[in-house]
Amino acid sequence: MVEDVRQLLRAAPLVAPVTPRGQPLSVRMTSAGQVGWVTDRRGYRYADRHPSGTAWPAIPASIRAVWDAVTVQARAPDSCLVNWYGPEARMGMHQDRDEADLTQPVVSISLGDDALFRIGNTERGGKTESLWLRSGDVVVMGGDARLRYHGVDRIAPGTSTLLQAPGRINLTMRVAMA
Ligand SMILES: O=C(O)CCC(=O)C(=O)O
Ligand SMILES: [Fe+2]
Repeated sequence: MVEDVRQLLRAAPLVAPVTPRGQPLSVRMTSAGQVGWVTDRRGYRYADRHPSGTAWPAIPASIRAVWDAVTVQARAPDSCLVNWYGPEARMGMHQDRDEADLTQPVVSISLGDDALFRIGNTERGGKTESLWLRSGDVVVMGGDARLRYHGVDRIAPGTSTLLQAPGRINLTMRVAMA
């Protein structure tokens, strides 16, 4: 799988995203699939092209196989977000709710350094639980858990030797389009 991610990154290099107000995010992102998640001055959206103008690469079979293994009667994922977290990166609490069909699950795969993942409920600001996601861990947010708030508080650099540099890659498959 790591070799497939490397190849994906050559076809669709990581981009440093900014919020619509121009604030830089600490993760870097790219995607595979029919559509990719883009965040820039024009907003947050699924786009059918990488910011460079090329089509997104296909979702590698090794990644898609994880979706098939952990979902039941789901549609095919049409998007795989690749988030790269350097040692200082984090992701604030949010819901994944920009997809057209919220009955479809979200499946994410952690690679590289451990991440302190936090998950709450479907309302912002409620009670949360924290757990360390380790390389190879798979999170499924489906059914009642599909809209739970979640985020990444921190990375523990040097906890994995899978990747060539300190940091973490998270692959998130979704059904984005109707
Ligand atoms: O990195 C993670 O484990 C979570 C990523 C995430 O929540 C997202 O990209 O929407
Ligand atoms: Fe998310």
